[in-house]
Amino acid sequence: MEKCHLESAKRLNLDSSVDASLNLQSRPDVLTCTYWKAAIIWEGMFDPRFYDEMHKMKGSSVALTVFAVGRYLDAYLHTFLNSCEQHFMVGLPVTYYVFTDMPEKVPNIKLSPLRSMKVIKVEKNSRWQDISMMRMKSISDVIESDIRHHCTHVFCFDVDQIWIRGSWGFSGSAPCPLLPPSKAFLHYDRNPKSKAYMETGDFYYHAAIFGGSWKSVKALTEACYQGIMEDKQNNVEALWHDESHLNKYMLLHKPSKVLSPEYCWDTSIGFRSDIQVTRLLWAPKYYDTLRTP
Ligand SMILES: CC(=O)N[C@H]1[C@@H](OP(=O)(O)OP(=O)(O)OC[C@H]2O[C@@H](n3ccc(=O)[nH]c3=O)[C@H](O)[C@@H]2O)O[C@H](CO)[C@H](O)[C@@H]1O
Ligand SMILES: [Mn+2]
Repeated sequence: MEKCHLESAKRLNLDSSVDASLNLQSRPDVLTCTYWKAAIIWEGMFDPRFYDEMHKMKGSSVALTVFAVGRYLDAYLHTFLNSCEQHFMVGLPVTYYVFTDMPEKVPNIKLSPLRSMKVIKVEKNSRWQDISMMRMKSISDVIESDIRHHCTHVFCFDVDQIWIRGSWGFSGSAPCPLLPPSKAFLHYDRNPKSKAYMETGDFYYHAAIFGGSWKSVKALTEACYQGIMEDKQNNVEALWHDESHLNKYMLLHKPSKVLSPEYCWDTSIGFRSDIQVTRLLWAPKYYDTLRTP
């Protein structure tokens, strides 16, 4: 297995001084840094209290974006938001940006102090692929019009997920999707006509969770949206839609931190000895009933 060869976290490309407290040697069973010296975050490597303290001191505030369009609202939103209240950046200021075509149906959740919600109406595209892809445009727009004036960080989530265990004390400018099993390389877009085309990559990143400073997320979402629109003009669609474009972006702009599969796990995968805790789980998928217009 490939190993992190840095002797200490001080050798990482630090985007936040608190990352120097990461223990890269605490998990000899997994890869804890990338070749471009970004940390890969696993249970046992960090003390979340350091991160929370640092962010409180710096006055960090977080925007969380989630889309619940059409049948996804009833199926997932309530459970997702409740799990965020219990586990996501607890004790820090968080503003939920809920994008939906049915604002009146957004559940009334009792939020902890320092936390609030903004509901933003979006059109329901008829194809689920467009609902998923156009998130990039909506996120980029709301960062420009709102988030950048109020929040230091943005994290973007699929709604069909459930937080099980607390956050990682998020990091500075870290678009930080997921470190996947290596066979996921097979998912890269292989159509040379698509802007998302990739021959090879570092990891396969899931698009169900990514985030970082508002500037880094703005750059990412804008670039992905441009790629998606160019593809549309050329009558092509990337294999995994926005996720394929995100993977291309990450190949060209290396993230400063990568999350391990603890942050995007599906219990049906079964036991894996390197997954000591699961933090964010996939909710059951009901594609047949939920994606029909
Ligand atoms: C875990 C993971 O890697 N997720 C990615 C993956 O699949 P998924 O198969 O998990 O996609 P999905 O069905 O969850 O759709 C992505 C998200 O778009 C929203 N949505 C979608 C359809 C709809 O009718 N209403 C609605 O609100 C909702 O927030 C949903 O979670 O591939 C998608 C594109 O192919 C996206 O890149 C997802 O981020
Ligand atoms: Mn999903």
